Amino acid sequence: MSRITIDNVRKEYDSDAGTITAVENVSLGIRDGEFLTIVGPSGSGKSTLLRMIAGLEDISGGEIRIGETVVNNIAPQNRGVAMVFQNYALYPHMSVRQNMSYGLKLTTDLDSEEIQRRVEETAEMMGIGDLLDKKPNNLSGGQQQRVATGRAIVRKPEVFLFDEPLSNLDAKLRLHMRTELQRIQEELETTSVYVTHDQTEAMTMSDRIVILSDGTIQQLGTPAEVYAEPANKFVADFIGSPSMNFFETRLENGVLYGDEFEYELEPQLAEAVRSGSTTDDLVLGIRPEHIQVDPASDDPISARLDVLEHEGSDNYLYLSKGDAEWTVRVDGNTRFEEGERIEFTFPPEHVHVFDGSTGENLVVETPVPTDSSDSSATA
Ligand SMILES: Nc1ncnc2c1ncn2[C@@H]1O[C@H](COP(=O)(O)OP(=O)(O)OP(=O)(O)O)[C@@H](O)[C@H]1O
Repeated sequence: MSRITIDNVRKEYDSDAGTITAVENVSLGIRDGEFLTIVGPSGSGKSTLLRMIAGLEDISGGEIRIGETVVNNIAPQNRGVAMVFQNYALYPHMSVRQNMSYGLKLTTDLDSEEIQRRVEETAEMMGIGDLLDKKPNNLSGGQQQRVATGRAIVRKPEVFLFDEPLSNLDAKLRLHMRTELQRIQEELETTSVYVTHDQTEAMTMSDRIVILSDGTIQQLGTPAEVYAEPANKFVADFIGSPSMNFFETRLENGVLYGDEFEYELEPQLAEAVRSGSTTDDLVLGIRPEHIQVDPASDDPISARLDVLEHEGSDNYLYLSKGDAEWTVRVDGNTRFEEGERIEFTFPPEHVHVFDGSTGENLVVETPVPTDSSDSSATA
């Protein structure tokens, strides 16, 4: 069942440069208890979408429902949601205890004893029990983050909304807090919508991911789905690090011709590509970890190893042949010398072929959601 239904929702802002459409007819069903991440580059409309769910932005068109209730005109504090902001938005003149209890005093009729009990219980859960009488200015970034999350949890909302909550923390703390937030989500099973521009965060924390670009949904799926079956070149490029390798190609008699290489497609892949609108303007895509370095293969591509990087247990090979360049990730135990020639192939199960003009992935069948009913939007 959908906890949140976003039905054909649009947001326009008026600016000096005219009207900006920040979110364009987005439809999406967010399931009860799931951790859904909205990811996309800067300006793609992530925060705007989240803020419309929170009630912090008016909706220009469409409908948002939380449970059965249309919330378009319901004030933020009456929506059953709690939001954690990037800058934490703690009240500086209040202690941690007061910050955490303020919302409860305002929106519930709990007596002060019950409020204190809940604040202390949540503070224990967040590991900030000994900070309750401190002011936010006297806390580290990580501690402030915990207070901000604790303040959201203590209200026992139906929905948590997170707007880049970890982006002000250093890398190590960010990693730690990721695990913490996941633990809390699993414990509380509260529906969570999480905005980030960090695809690693999205891939590691989420049940499902929505990828936004220019205010429209590019794909909705599990982390495994968007990684293995990107609906289009934008998603393929955005998800995965380092990025997928892309080459302009054309298809002739089942062979993809690039500027510096040829690649024979498996018959069923060639068939799928032929059923698209073009065979001339194609882009072959292959992830760095899927390129197979294999001098023994029948018909390898051969390129020069320009740069070799060791990173932890991986080696990154930067190869070139004429204008074509490949990034390859292989096991760190493999031995190579810069300047040597490397022979490699593309395993057919990992090859993607995109329409050069629309970007559509011609070799996977991943439906982009078009409406908000649970069956199609959450396929
Ligand atoms: N209050 C506003 N007035 C006018 N335009 C706005 C306003 N807020 C956002 N926009 C515009 O709407 C678009 C989407 O912005 P939004 O902040 O939702 O993107 P985002 O994906 O969250 O970006 P970021 O990752 O940089 O926060 C952008 O073009 C932005 O400039």
